[in-house]
Parts: sequence; structure tokens; C-alpha cells
Amino acid sequence: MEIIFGRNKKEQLEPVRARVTGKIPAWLQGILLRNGPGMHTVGETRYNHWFDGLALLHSFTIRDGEVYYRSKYLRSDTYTANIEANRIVVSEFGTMAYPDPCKNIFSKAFSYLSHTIPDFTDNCLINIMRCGEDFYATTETSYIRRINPQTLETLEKVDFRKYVAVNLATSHPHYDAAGNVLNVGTSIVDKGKTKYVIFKIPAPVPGGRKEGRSPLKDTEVFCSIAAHSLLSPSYYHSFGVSENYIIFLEQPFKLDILKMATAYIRGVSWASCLAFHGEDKTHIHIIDRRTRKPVPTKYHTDPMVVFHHVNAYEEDGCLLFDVITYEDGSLYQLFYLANLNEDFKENSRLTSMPTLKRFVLPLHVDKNAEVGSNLIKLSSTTARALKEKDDQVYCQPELLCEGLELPHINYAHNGQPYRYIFAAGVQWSPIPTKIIKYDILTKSSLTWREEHCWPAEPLFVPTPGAKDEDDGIILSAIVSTDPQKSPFLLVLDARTFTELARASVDVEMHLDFHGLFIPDAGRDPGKQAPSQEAPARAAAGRAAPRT
Ligand SMILES: CC1=C(/C=C/C(C)=C/C=C/C(C)=C/C=O)C(C)(C)CCC1
Ligand SMILES: [Fe+2]
Repeated sequence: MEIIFGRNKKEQLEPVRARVTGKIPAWLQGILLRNGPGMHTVGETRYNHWFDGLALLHSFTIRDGEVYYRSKYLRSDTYTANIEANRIVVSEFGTMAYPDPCKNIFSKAFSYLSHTIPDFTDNCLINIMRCGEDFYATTETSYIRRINPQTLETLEKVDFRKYVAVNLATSHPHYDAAGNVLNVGTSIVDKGKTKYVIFKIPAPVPGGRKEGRSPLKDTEVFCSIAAHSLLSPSYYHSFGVSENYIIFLEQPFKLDILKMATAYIRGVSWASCLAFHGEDKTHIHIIDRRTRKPVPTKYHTDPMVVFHHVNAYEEDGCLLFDVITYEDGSLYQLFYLANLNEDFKENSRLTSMPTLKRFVLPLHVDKNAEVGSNLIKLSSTTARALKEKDDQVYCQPELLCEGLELPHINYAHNGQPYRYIFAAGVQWSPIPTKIIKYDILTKSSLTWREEHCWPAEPLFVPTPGAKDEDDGIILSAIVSTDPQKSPFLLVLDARTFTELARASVDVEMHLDFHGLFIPDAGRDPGKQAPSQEAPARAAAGRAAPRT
């Protein structure tokens, strides 16, 4: 584990050609662009948590059967300030930093007494967001950094707060067919209110970037949801969308705002301000995308913690959504770097297994239905929704499968009926050891694994003209802890899970979090697909600009 978490990774600025074994399909042309932490120490100082590490972008450029790899640290203001000071001077999720107060790194950074919520880091290490022709590295604060997907250079810093009142925003936006981006963020005690804000970044005007127009300027509030508690909004990492609805889980895993406001003077991290409240329920908020208003029914379920939504769709007057759930908030505790060492097996044991669950909500509740009756009549599921008094519905999910994380689907089916989930497989620890294809219909799965190999989130890329949901390939960057084995890009046939090719590189590669595939211009694998009409397709499949 030392190889993965202990060392700072070197950048690979010059593209290095990979050794390809097997055959990469000729149609697969583009860039797999990914993000994750690569530097865990600066000078003599070290971060406490894996999610604190400085963002290292890396990419696999796939062209005519060849693969080129490169990596580059995101030149965030956080990175620059740390490197200049030769120590950690900006606080991250699990590490509170104490900079020289004379050096003001961020404008409002340390005016803790006048601002309840401090300015957060721009170390955007979690994912890549696509916004028209632009790509951004993202994290969960209000900052995103535009990047050049070809050279991995860092471009401007964008603060969502300039356009919409959010202090935090997820790293898992959704895209629709028109190229609009939908995301959700938390607005903390703004005008005496704490709310969750669903916001939309409209599809950019074609050619707008050339005129210096950023689509972010047109960001608008889609809908907002008042938080149940002013001083303890929920933490969330993603949300769900179906064709007509948005699903937002207000879960009992909460940020304590008063603790956050005093964290700096108390010498504790942001992570210590997050807590699971097993005594509270999970509120399920459903927004109608057509009216931009919450539906009148109040849905709730037992306390749980969800990081990743998988998908959602509507069927026979019901809204179905699939999420990976935990029984408590212990997952993030397992990623303290002190645990990710030789005693990893003992220190990082999962106490709550990630469990794929299907929730089914009745969209129209019969006023005359008896209290206590099950409102779900679908034969395909055992999920239940029990009528309670005062328009309330208590949801009992169907348990589908255990041990899945970092789920991915064929995005043409986002918000639509679907059958397959591609995911990383975890066993006793939260670090994935396999890649899984789970078939929701047959409840069976296919697995890829190899000794000493640690796979990243698998991404699905459809074959051009594909008719079937699983007609395509799976891409996953694999890190190896066997010194004899180089890291590689794995290409699997998504249908059979057989290996089509691997592209090995003799470089240090980091275990990443999330990313996307940018098909080459004119070679959009989704373009000819019949399922093209599915609402979410276009934005996910549009080609990258050439610079
Ligand atoms: C800095 C910071 C945060 C950072 C959270 C991060 C960095 C979460 C990473 C999650 C990952 C990587 C999940 C993987 O699936 C909070 C808690 C939002 C709020 C306070 C400031
Ligand atoms: Fe995630």
C-alpha cells in the first residue's frame, strides 16, 4: 500500500507511448481524462487524509490502436501556495493548515470571525466536468478549474459563488441531451437560510468561447430546497435524475456549521465537522423538472449514507432509483493515510458494506389508500412504499447486491430504464480489487480481477452504432503493487468482460477517483447510436476541442 498511498507521484509531462498487448478497437479514438490525489506531502508537512492530496490529472490518448500517457499536477492556487511555501498552507478535507497570516492566499481566506464559512480550497481533485467545449477539474467546494484536456494545463479558476449562492457543490453533475449541466450545491446560512440549490449551467452558445464567453456566466438556480436544519445541512456526494424528476437525498450525514466556523481556532479539520446521526431519518426530495418544484408528497426512509447514485427512471407511475448505500458514515474514516500502510488489512476493514439498493416511489399517492398499505404494485421489485398519514410515504428499498462502488452506466440510459451497472468491486477494504458488471435483470455479475492489481472506476464507451446497452468497451486505469508489473490501461469488452487489450506504461501512476472519456472530433462513438434520442446522451458524448 506504500506504493499507492505513501509516495508523491512524479508528473509525466511528455506523453509516453504505452506497450499495447491485444487489440484496441479501431473506432476507439479519444482521451481518457482522469483526476485524483497525487501528492501527499509538501516539504516536511504531510496531509492526513487521502482526499487531501494535491490533484494530479492524467490522460490516456488513444489513437489508431496506440496509447499515450501523460500526467500533470493541477496548478491550483492551493498547489502554488503550498509549493512556494514548501509546506501545506491551505486546509483540505482532513488537514487544517496554518499559513503565515501576513500572506493572504485566498482573498477572504482567514477572516474567520467575520465570515461564518471560510473560503475553501481550489485543489480540484475529484472529477472532470464537461461544459460545452470546456473541461473543468472539480472538487466539492465552490471552486472549479478549467483545464486543457490535451495538454493538462491549468486555466482559469471559477468560483460558483460569483453566479449562484453555493459554498459547496458536488463533483457529480448530470448532463442532458441539449448540453445543459445540472448540479446541486449547499448554500450555508445565506440570508438566514441554509438550502440545497439545484443549478443549471445552460448549454453554451456555439462558438461562444471564441468570443470569450464562459457558459458559467449564464448559470441559473433551477430550484432550491430548504435544509431541515439551518446549522446542520446534509453532506452529499451526488444526486439522481430521471427524465422528469431530480432525486436529492437529505441524509443524516451532516456538516455541523458551528463546528466548521470554529474549526480553525480549535485546530481540527473539516472532516471532524461531519457526523452521522443514526437517530434521524433520510428525507427523499423529488423535484419535478417540468415545474421546477418539489412534488407535494413527503418521502422518507431509514438512516443511511449514500455517496454514489447509480441511475433513476420512471415506470408505471413510479420513480425508481438505485443508490449505493452504507449503514453509517464510517467510509471516509477509512481513508486516513495513517491507516493506508502495511497494516492496511487490519486498519481499513469496511464496517459497513456498500450495498446497491433500489428505491421505488409512487408519484401519485391515492388519497383514499389506507395508512400502512404498500403503494408499489410493480411486479419487478420487492421495494415497498408505505402510506403514512399527512401525505407522507415511508420507503423500504430492495437490496440488489453488495460490494459495488464507483458505479458507472451507459450514460445514454441515464434517467432511462437500464439493465447494467459497471462498478469497482470491494471486498474487505474500500480500495477496489476488481471490476464488476452487474446485471439488474438476472441479478448476476461478471468480474475482472488480477493479483496485485487495484482498478480505478470503470468507464463505459459505446461502440459506434450500438443497439444494445452493453455494446461497447470498459476502460479502467489499473495500478499495480507488484514491482514487476507496470500500471496499465485495461480495455474490456463490456458484453463479455473479456480483455481486449492493455496498454502498460513504465511510469508511476496514481489511483484516481473519477474522470471521463472525450471522443475525438468526428468520431463520437455515440453519434450513430439509435439510443441517441435518450435525453442524456449528447453532452456526454460530444467531441473535444482541438487545441
Ligand atoms: C475541502 C472540503 C470538503 C471536501 C470534501 C472532499 C474532498 C470529498 C471527497 C470525496 C471523494 C473523493 C469521494 C470519492 O468518491 C467538504 C467536506 C465538502 C466541506 C468542507 C471543505
Ligand atoms: Fe464520486
